[in-house]
Amino acid sequence: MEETKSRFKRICVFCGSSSGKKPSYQEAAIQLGNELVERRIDLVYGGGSVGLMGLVSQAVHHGGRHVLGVIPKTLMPREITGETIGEVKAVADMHQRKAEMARQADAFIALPGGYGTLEELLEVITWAQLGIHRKPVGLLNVDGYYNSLLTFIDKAVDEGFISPMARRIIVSAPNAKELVRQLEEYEPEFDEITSKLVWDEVDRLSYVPGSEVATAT
Ligand SMILES: C/C(=C\CNc1ncnc2c1ncn2[C@@H]1O[C@H](COP(=O)(O)O)[C@@H](O)[C@H]1O)CO
Repeated sequence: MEETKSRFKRICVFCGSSSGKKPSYQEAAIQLGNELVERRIDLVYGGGSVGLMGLVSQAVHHGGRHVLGVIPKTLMPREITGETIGEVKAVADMHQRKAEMARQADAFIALPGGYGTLEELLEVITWAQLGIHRKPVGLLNVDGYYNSLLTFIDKAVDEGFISPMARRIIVSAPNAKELVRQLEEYEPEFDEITSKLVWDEVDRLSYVPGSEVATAT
């Protein structure tokens, strides 16, 4: 396999803990894993081997790249997550998992998934909007799976709830190659204010004006 250089060292992938009904979802997870390998990008994900999570992590691991699974202690029993490959980092809860995955990654990609995937995706989009990070966010719109979400978001723009600039945080493409190509070219429009607004280790949104630290709990 020919290797391509990337600006990203590690990408966080959000995806279904189920495999979905169409083979194209499973194929897309494997293709995304292979694309990361081709570009020498490591993976951080929610750990475990269930559903699309298992397929993408196995493709990256078998391709020789590093896989970091971040698992809340409560999900660690094998009957819940399956066997995790690569490095496993145990965290206290779901909130710490998202914060840790976000910290470890240079970009985010969502494959098809359910509530968990949507929640993770919308959170990193919101964090980008707030200027907590400037990392690209990609939506792998396999077989138009996310068309209705994108239509809804466009409606929210039309109705004045999402700004056109915030709409442009989301980069979407129908296949992994095209999506990663677009993410490589993405330039954030939002100012980085991470020095003032950070998602800290203890999972609280903290505002840091100057040397003073005020933490909202
Ligand atoms: C159904 C249950 C556990 C399934 N096992 C999971 N193991 C690890 N991570 C999980 C699991 N289920 C959800 N997640 C997280 O949410 C995302 C996928 O959720 P979706 O609803 O399937 O889209 C995934 O990225 C993980 O972070 C509990 O009985």
